[in-house]
Amino acid sequence: MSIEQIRVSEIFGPTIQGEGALIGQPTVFVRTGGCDYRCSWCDTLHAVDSAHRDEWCPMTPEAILMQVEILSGGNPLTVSLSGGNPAIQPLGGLIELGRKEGYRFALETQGSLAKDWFADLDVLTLSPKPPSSGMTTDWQRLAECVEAAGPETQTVLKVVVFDEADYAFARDVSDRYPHLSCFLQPGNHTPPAAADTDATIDMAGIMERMRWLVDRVTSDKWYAATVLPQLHTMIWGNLRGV
Ligand SMILES: C[S@@+](CC[C@H](N)C(=O)[O-])C[C@H]1O[C@@H](n2cnc3c(N)ncnc32)[C@H](O)[C@@H]1O
Ligand SMILES: Nc1nc2[nH]cc(C(=O)O)c2c(=O)[nH]1
Ligand code: SF4
Ligand SMILES: [Mg+2]
Repeated sequence: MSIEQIRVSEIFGPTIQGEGALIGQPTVFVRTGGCDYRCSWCDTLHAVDSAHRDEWCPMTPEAILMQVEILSGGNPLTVSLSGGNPAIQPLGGLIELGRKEGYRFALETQGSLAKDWFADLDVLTLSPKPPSSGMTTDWQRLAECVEAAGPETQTVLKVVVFDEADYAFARDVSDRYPHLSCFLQPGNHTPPAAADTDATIDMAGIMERMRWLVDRVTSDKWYAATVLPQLHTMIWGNLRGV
């Protein structure tokens, strides 16, 4: 694989961004393959589990942009870069190329790896992982991500919350970065297995967690927080590629 090739798990859309700062906005997803984390409840294992690496295609920025242009009918929109951890991939060239054509770029990462090209993004969503994930946040690395994005990129925090310990973690992250908007999303305790493209989801259970989370935030008077569901799961459940 040449240095400029990007490992792609899937490209799909247009759909709506289902999470966080751009919720509801039309977008095309470019999902890269490979992740340095193994969250216990990851909902995107087909882009994480190396058993699926044969399904990940090395693509040039030009080939990816061509696919995005076909899907969007040549009308520029926001491209959402996700994964896996997209920060592992050399995405700077794709962002530069796409921006010349009028596309905007948003990226979701856990904040374990900073890249210079974060400064060329329109939106950087940092989603450090709470205790329930089984992962440990390297605060220095997270700080490097915020630093790399700089003042031109809109950087936001998004924390998945399953329980009280996760909620305390979210408050800690937000306290460290009071100038960044903080989005809280209830965890999906029924994520699909890597090979499953449309697994059953316990939406009633997730909504119960969502009600608890709203209660938790309001009883704490944490009025700077924004609580949002994963909108795409409310519409399509665990269906892949939407
Ligand atoms: C699949 S990850 C990919 C990007 C990157 N690796 C990250 O974790 O930010 C995209 C978003 O989905 C969230 N997510 C993953 N599994 C989830 C689950 N079971 N319930 C709720 N959110 C989940 C992650 O926390 C992250 O905010
Ligand atoms: N519609 C939609 N919104 C999303 N927001 C974050 C997603 C992700 O898997 O990274 C995602 C996704 O897979 N689909
Ligand atoms: S960091 Fe993101 S993609 Fe990687 S395992 Fe965790 S939720 Fe999944
Ligand atoms: Mg997802």
